[in-house]
Amino acid sequence: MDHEADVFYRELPKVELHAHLNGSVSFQTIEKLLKRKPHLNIEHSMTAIGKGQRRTLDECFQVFKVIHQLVDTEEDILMVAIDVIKEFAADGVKYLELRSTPRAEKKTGLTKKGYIETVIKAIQQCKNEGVDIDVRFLVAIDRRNGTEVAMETVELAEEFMLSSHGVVVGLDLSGDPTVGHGRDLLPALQRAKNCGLKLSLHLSEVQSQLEETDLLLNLPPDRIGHGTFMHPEVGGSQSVVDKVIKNNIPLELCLTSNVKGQTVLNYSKHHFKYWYQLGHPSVICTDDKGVFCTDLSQEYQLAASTFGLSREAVWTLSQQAIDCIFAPEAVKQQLRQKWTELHSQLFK
Ligand SMILES: CC(C)=CCNc1ncnc2c1ncn2[C@@H]1O[C@H](COP(=O)(O)O)[C@@H](O)[C@H]1O
Ligand SMILES: [Zn+2]
Repeated sequence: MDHEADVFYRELPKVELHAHLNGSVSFQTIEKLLKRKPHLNIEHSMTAIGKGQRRTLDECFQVFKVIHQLVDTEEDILMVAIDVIKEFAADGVKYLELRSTPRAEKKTGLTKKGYIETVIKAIQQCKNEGVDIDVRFLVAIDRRNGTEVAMETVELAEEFMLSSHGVVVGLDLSGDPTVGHGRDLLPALQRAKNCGLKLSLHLSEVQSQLEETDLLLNLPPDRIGHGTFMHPEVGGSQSVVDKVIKNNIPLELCLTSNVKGQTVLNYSKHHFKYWYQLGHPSVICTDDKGVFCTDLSQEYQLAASTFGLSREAVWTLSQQAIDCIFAPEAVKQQLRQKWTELHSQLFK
């Protein structure tokens, strides 16, 4: 990790809503994977972007290809998911929505169904061990794979939503934003929404996607990932902003990811400022804590130091994230209770 966050931020109870499983794999877990697969000749520098380093978006997506080579069996997925969940818990995350793209690997016999089952198994195992975190799963569509795979993924997600006792709560649309067009995925997303899956869509992560964003906002999605280029100051439009506000669609904002991926010039230029000033629901998230060498405490601390947020304001920010989770109202109530209990400990 680049830094360690101050105690206040680590002890602050937090909600993480935007975390890609294979982007969240820590240095320690990568070490274990490298030992399992020495023949791949992968070096650690190929799986993470350190302090002060920046990469083009394209280079960042190459990193995921390397990690996918390292994580290609059910055994790997189980270990990775358990490690990631425990790391979030150790960082003070009390509620986590993990997202991941089900992958089949001919070489190892991994199937998409087996992939999802294994993530659910990891979540269950952590729960049985009493790890202090509530974890849910969003099945991800990689936009690169087109219409048919998207539909197939929705069908799988639907099946697991019905059989996983509330673990699978929604669907994510992600992948290289410069590849493919949302219009081809609209029928799959519409179907997901109709069957009760919650939708979190990466929108306007890069410039010039206003048409796609405008189209997909009509669904409307339940949350937006990044939304970096939606507002007029950065080439977006007021009508898109108005749609987001009118539908009260929360934003998942990932500061370090955007700076290291170079879609945002520096921390102080991050669109957190725009949306936070509007009072629009904005949730601080990590995106890929392993790849970007960060954690959620650090992201909260960065937001606070960059935008001058008081501790009370940081508290409110983390508390308001509860309103944006995909789990049912009863879970929100439990979390609000937990936050109330922890407030006096943190502000003594
Ligand atoms: C390149 C960059 C700045 C990354 C951050 N922004 C991202 N934008 C879109 N999709 C993403 C991003 N980070 C991770 N993903 C998705 O998450 C996958 C890795 O996690 P998983 O295999 O689904 O478990 C990637 O292959 C990609 O499909
Ligand atoms: Zn993302």
